Amino acid sequence: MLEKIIEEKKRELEKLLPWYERGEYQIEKKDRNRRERLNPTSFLQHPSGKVQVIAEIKKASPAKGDLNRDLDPVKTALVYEKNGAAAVSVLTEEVFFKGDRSLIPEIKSRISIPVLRKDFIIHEVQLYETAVLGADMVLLIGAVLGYEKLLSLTEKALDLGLEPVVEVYSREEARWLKDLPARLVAVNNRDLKTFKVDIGNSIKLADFLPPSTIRISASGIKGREDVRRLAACGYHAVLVGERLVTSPCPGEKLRELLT
Ligand SMILES: O=C(O)c1ccccc1NCC(=O)[C@H](O)[C@H](O)COP(=O)(O)O
Repeated sequence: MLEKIIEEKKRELEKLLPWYERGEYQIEKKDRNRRERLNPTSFLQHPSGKVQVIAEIKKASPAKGDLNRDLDPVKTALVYEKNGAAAVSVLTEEVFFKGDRSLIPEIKSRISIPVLRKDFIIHEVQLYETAVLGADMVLLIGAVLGYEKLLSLTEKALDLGLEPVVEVYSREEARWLKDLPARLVAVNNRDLKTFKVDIGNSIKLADFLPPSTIRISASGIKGREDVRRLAACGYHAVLVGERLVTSPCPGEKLRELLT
């Protein structure tokens, strides 16, 4: 499945590359400075040590299909902000997740907490696009990119004023982190080959993450007990999609995760 997603991304890139080659993008100096304004140490590290929630806008997933057909992304982002989310993650991949890149500027203009662009980034043109769309952070997936590409895209994201969130799944990928200039690290609990989800992965990898990084545990977080276990291993934040978008009351679910 991951191969299919990447194939689709490559097709999309063909449409984006001419724009890039013609240099038809403008990233203002003020936008390049957005990373300084973001300051992840304050937005993801609660003074009391409380685990923060990055709440995701996720209409569908490749494994489960539609999660919430009626999801109103802007309204949901506002509910997330009102109920204490530290940031909003927006899936922009169209074919498998029913996302949309235009959601980034729409949501960004309505909330004041940071926005993460979640997609399958494989080329720097997508980073230019992410900066132009106005996202604060961008996901870079170790299992998709491999070390060299991950390093070059991490550096490029920083250069464009985007805060890279580097996702690792295995111990080998976690070892790469000591040589990467990333401040935010997400350990994925979902095996992208089998889609099996186990928060034990974050617990297993906790000792292999550089102490200076801000730790996010992503995928499969169901409730308060999961958050408690992750907090005990030094995680600063959790990234939650499905449990929020399928809840009849996402605001209440979010508050439960934060208690
Ligand atoms: O969600 C999936 O099924 C998925 C499949 C293949 C690649 C990525 C996938 N998810 C992307 C994500 O980053 C998750 O949406 C995110 O970690 C939240 O996970 P969850 O709380 O389990 O919805």
